[in-house]
Amino acid sequence: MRVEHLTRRYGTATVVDDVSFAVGRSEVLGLLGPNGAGKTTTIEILEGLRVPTAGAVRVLGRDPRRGGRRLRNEVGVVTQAVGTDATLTVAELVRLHASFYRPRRAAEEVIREVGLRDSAAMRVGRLSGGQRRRLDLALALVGFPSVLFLDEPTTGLDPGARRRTWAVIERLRRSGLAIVLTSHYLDEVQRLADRVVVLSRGRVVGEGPPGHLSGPTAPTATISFRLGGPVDLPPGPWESVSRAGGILVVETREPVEAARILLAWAAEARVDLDELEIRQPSLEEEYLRLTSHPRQP
Ligand SMILES: Nc1ncnc2c1ncn2[C@@H]1O[C@H](COP(=O)(O)OP(=O)(O)OP(=O)(O)O)[C@@H](O)[C@H]1O
Repeated sequence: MRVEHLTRRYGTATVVDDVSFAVGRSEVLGLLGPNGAGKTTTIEILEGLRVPTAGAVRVLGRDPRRGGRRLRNEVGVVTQAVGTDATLTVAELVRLHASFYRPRRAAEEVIREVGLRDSAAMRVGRLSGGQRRRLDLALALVGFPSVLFLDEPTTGLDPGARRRTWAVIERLRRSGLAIVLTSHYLDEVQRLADRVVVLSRGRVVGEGPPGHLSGPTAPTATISFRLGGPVDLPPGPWESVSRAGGILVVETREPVEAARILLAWAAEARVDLDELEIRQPSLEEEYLRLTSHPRQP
């Protein structure tokens, strides 16, 4: 999938503004951003449901609006709250969807894959919210997709079911799918995504692997250790130095250099670095940093 200088305007509002990224085979791209950032618009353009104002998108080398039946067969979509006939059973609905595809996967195999085997005979209207999300995933998988769009795939799932869905997504990635994942659960994105694109007000404000997102300001790592008594730190690339209880907390944008200086200083000054911890920012911290300082248009 390729998105090049994509722009979408509604009247005078630019809701997607010069966005570019690519997603390859066996790759999960996390598309993040606050409400209204332009994620759904971008994805719906990739799905061929909306038209770009400027720029271009390609899915499996084709324009999604002109790819026709062949392209639709290769694209799986898990959106929120798809309306269906609630009186059908899980197995009937998956078989019905499978009938639209050629080649297609066996309904039973897909139902097993998403962990719904015990509910195959249950009517769709009686499923719990979490079972419904897993059914949505099954419906996206019946047609052997090469590309998969996952919009909030684990909303409403209990922790065990979330992990089972993560395992399914990891298997799909290993089998060669290109996957775009949107989720407000940043632990999920940190766990699953190879790369992340953060949108804010329609623009890309950060991108890269989770833990190493580029952006207008470099991420801040934290080094902390327990203090025996008062200390004088040597000069170093510290952004800030603070105390919380008996713990000294140093923030730095150069964790390797900072750690080297601290260790040399501690050895010379005979300071025990008890409970020493060096922590890279979590995806959540990176996300908040990037989206609370959006680049002005
Ligand atoms: N058909 C439309 N006409 C006018 N404005 C629209 C239309 N569709 C979307 N927008 C606006 O475009 C902006 C981006 O919306 P979009 O749904 O892409 O955001 P999002 O990142 O998916 O948000 P969320 O996390 O809430 O789903 C919003 O301000 C929205 O109001």
